Amino acid sequence: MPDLKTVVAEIAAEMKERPDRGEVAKYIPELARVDPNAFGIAVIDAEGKVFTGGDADTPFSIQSVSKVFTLTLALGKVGDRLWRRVGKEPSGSPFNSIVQLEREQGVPRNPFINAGALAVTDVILSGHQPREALGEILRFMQFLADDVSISIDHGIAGSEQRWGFRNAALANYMRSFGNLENPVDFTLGVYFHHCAIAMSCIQLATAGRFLAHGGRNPTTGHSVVSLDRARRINALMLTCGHYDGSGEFAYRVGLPGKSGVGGGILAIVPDKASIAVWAPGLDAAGNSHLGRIALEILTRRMGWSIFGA
Ligand SMILES: NC(=O)CC[C@H](N)C(=O)O
Repeated sequence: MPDLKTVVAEIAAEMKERPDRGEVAKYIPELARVDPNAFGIAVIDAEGKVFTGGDADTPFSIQSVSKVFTLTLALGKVGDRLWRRVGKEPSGSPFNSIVQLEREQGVPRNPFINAGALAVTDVILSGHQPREALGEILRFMQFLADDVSISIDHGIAGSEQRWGFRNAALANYMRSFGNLENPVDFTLGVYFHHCAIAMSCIQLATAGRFLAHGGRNPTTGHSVVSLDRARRINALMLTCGHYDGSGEFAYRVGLPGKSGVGGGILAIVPDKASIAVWAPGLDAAGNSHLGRIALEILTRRMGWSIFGA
């Protein structure tokens, strides 16, 4: 078995040097200012040992990676009733696409495309004030990462709020079908702010550990969800976590993973490890270009693909 510490260090060195860095997201002006040369990786094994490389300690905007955690919270609130509001199928469309919503009566294909995540956020909001719902999401992240210093980057949230015309269109369209229950501005506000949570690779990999270990953080002993639920969230990450790049990610990496336009990816190796990578440049589907390549190298060298070593 190759030495994980060496593999992680080699990947970080290799990724720092590569010229092909992808394109940083431009549609959120604040995100366009992030340095494309950044690269971070954190891997936490079953015993809780942390292996890091590059900028593993630098907070970045987790964006859509937050949707894994809002999904977890919403399932905790309403259980399987959530699936009346959102589907479980890959969309085959970009993350911010609107077309399927008309054909499918305002029910988004899955909880990870923007429309689906808006429905999930609306479930968490359920009649509360946006501030309370957001506080609940942030405290959940702090609890999972065991770090109360995690916060929201209000510059990014504000930038998205000012430029979030697509998301506003999606939310209003769903509201017209009755699949948003709260005032559209409330749901959008909470959504933009949870996407703007800033975390480092170390914090994100820590927060994901319950998904690698049957719903429970093996170090703290805290149970977050049941084994069944952890398995199902992983299944959704595998099939839908990279939008219309999900097939490619499964083909190349072979792990449940969730990407964000901030360049982060959370990937889960069942029973073995929780991994976070961060490289701000994106590919055409809006997923981290070097993040995916780093995970591909890591899983190949460690024999970690869920489809066989
Ligand atoms: N893919 C993403 O990370 C998208 C999240 C971003 N906040 C948006 O709504 O556009």
